[in-house]
Amino acid sequence: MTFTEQLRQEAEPIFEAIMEHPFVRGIANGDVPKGAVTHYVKADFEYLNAFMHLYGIAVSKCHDRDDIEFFTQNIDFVLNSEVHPHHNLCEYIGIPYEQLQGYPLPPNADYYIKHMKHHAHEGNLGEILAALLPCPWTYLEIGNRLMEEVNPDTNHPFYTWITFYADTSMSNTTINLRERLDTWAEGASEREKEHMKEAFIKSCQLEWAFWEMSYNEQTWDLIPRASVASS
Ligand SMILES: Cc1ncc(CO)c(N)n1
Repeated sequence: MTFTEQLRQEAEPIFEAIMEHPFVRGIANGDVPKGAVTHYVKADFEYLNAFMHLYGIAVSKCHDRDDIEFFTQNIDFVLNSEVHPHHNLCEYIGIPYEQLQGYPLPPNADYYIKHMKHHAHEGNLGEILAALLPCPWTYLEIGNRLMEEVNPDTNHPFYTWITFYADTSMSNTTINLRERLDTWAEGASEREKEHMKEAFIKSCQLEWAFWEMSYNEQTWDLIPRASVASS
């Protein structure tokens, strides 16, 4: 079994929880509360900005041009292609994309970004790859699963979203990241592999937490009002 196959096996319960999450179920059924979708787009716009920064940090740690090319192409993909699923969600809620940009990251998204930044700054290229991989991988699997389950036609409100993530460009990104991580793992120490595994598993959990954050419209008012009042 390759290193990334092992990671995927360990993360199986998290991947299943993501597939069962009410937000993802709502995408399948074509019915997600509009407040949740609005919250998601606001957070995901900033999340993807930060994700491009992370690819940039990865570039700064590359030794050869093939790696540099890979990461810069990924930046281009996020910048110019990954706006399509966001536009799909904006149409669904009836709010222009521009109005959903520039908001601060809610707690779980902030946590996720800071987690990846930690591995990007403190770790080597392998650790960055491990922290970044769940982003395309979980979405690819959601896309593929929803294609199988609902096989949407163009009338489905989330047709563009589902087909975008089930597409070959998403699987190419995932396969490419996996190959790089597997190659890195072949030369890595046990300790290094532990760090990579931790980075990967936490990112998977934070993917789930991102859906949850969106669905519950999580804000920075973390302390319940009752506790503030009684203290
Ligand atoms: C939080 C999150 N994870 C993964 C993706 C897929 O790129 C995304 N757009 N947002």
